[in-house]
Formats: sequence, structure tokens, C-alpha cells
Amino acid sequence: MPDQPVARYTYLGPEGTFTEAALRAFVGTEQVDSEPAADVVSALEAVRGGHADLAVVPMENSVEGGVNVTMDTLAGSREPLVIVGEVVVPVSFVLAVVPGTRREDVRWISTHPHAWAQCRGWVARELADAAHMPATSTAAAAALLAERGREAGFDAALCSALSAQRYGLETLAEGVADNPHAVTRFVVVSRPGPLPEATGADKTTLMVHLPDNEAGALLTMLEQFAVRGVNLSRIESRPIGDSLGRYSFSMDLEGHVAEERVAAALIGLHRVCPLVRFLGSYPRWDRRAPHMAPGTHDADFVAAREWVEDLRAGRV
Ligand SMILES: O=C(O)C(=O)C[C@]1(C(=O)O)C=C[C@@H](O)C=C1
Repeated sequence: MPDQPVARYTYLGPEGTFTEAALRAFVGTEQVDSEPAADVVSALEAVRGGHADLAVVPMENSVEGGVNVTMDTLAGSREPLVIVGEVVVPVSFVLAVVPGTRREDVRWISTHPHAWAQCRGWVARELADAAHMPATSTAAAAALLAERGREAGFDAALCSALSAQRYGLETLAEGVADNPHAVTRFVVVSRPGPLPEATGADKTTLMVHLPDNEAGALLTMLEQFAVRGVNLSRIESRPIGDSLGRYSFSMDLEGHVAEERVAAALIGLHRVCPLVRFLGSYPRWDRRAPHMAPGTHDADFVAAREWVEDLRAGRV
């Protein structure tokens, strides 16, 4: 048998981001063909353009919620991309500085906005006068501080312990996190192709538009899931952008499109929503199977369909 070609990965870089840690957790080895990207959009564009096979990007954080740039870039282009996997990584930060910097010298702290949101309380308590300078990632802040020192325009980075070490920074505080159990969920994205097989513990990601100015349109959309026993694990609204009051809905549901109840919900959505974008069915990171309500197993749908076929054929 010929060797399988090695998948080329890209991820939100530079080296040392939590996204790189997620990539390594996903492939389960340090040996991976990977190239960091400057930001989420560039990582996803590298896959669209064929420069990489797979991109790992942050999707959702347990404290700060959805990563808008990921949701919008995945859903927003005419050339579709699909999610083929997910990874959940615990996140806690270190306060990293150029060696010799004292705690009382720290006025400006650079990090990714999602990281800042997870450490705001700690900063208010420990460094009350410090302010935030946004960076494209936690490791980008660390790398810039290591490269430019005082010329970077900030005094410290909130980043992973790995980045502080990789960029030769000194750690002034570790375990920085307002919520010690915070986790970030990352998704693995590819160009469309054969779907990952259903495992019995999967998720499906969708982006849906509702009909304009229709009372109850959101309820009608949600009913498509409820009546088929499909649980949603995330739903967020995002502005469509062309006028006020128009929103799309980004959501994850428990199940795989290969399952009857999920397929039936998608058929329902297709009938009642002007746009439904399928963004992938893929195994859950925690391998937790959904609770199945009575009457929602594949066999129940098959039996019900056969019954209707009998009726149509006159076998009453
Ligand atoms: O900047 C990083 O290190 C990232 O991997 C991005 C990111 C995010 O977008 O949420 C990932 C995990 C943390 O929640 C903070 C930042």
C-alpha cells in the first residue's frame, strides 16, 4: 500500500500559542508538519488556497464565549470550509516579562483579547494600574516583547508558560486565571471532502439565517431540533452586516448528519430558513454520547418511514 500523504497543518501562531498546544493534542504526537499563521483569517485562507490541508483555530472559550473571527470567517465565504475535529484545552496564563523587569514597572500588558477577558479580575487585584494592549495571540505578545524589549510598547505579556519559556521571558506570576477551570475549544478545519464517520458521540456545526420580519421565526427554527430530540450545545447570534436587525445564528448540535434525527432536523431547517450552511459533522473531544429521548433513535425514524411507505403503497 502506498504511504498516506502527511497532512500539512497550519494554526494561529506564532509558536507557543494555546492553539499550537491544541494541534499537538489533536494529532497526539510532537511530529507534525505544521506552519504557524499570523492570524485566524490567514490560517483559514491557507486551507482555502491549498497551502495547508488543515487549520487549527480557536472557536469558543468557557469564560469569554465564541471567537467571532472564527465563526465569521468559516461562515462568510462562498468557498466553503468544514470542521472535521475539535479539541478542548485547559487555559491558564503566566505574566511574562523581559528578565529584570519588576512587577511595579508593569503598566501595559499585551495579550489576545480572549486571554485578557479571562484574567481581568486578577489584573484588577494585582496590578490595578495596568492596561491592556491587544495582540493577535498570546504568543505574538510574548514574541514581540522578547524581540523588542521596551520598544515593544508594553511591559508584560499574558501568555502560556510554554511561550514564556520558548521566547526566553521571565515569569512574574503563574496560574493567572479568574476561573481556574477555564477551557478553550479549538476546531480543526479542512476543505470539504468525505465526512468523518459517525462515532455515536459527535457534533454538527451550522450557520443559519432566519426569514426577515417574521414573528416566531427563531422559535420555528429551534422547533426543528426540539421535536427530533436534537440538543444544541452552543448557539450564538452574529450580525449579518448589511443592515441593523439582521442576524445569523451559529450553532453546534449534538449528533452527526449521518444520524436520522439530525438529518430530519436539517431537512426541517432547509424548509423554513432562507440559508442553512453546513459546517461539518465531527467527533466530540470528550467522546460523550448524547442523551437519546424515546422515539429519536435511527431505528425509530426508519420504522416510521417504512410505515408511511406502506400507506403510500396501499398496504394499510
Ligand atoms: O492566543 C493564543 O494563544 C490562542 O491560542 C488564542 C486564544 C483564543 O482565541 O481564545 C486561545 C486560548 C485562550 O483562550 C486565549 C487565546
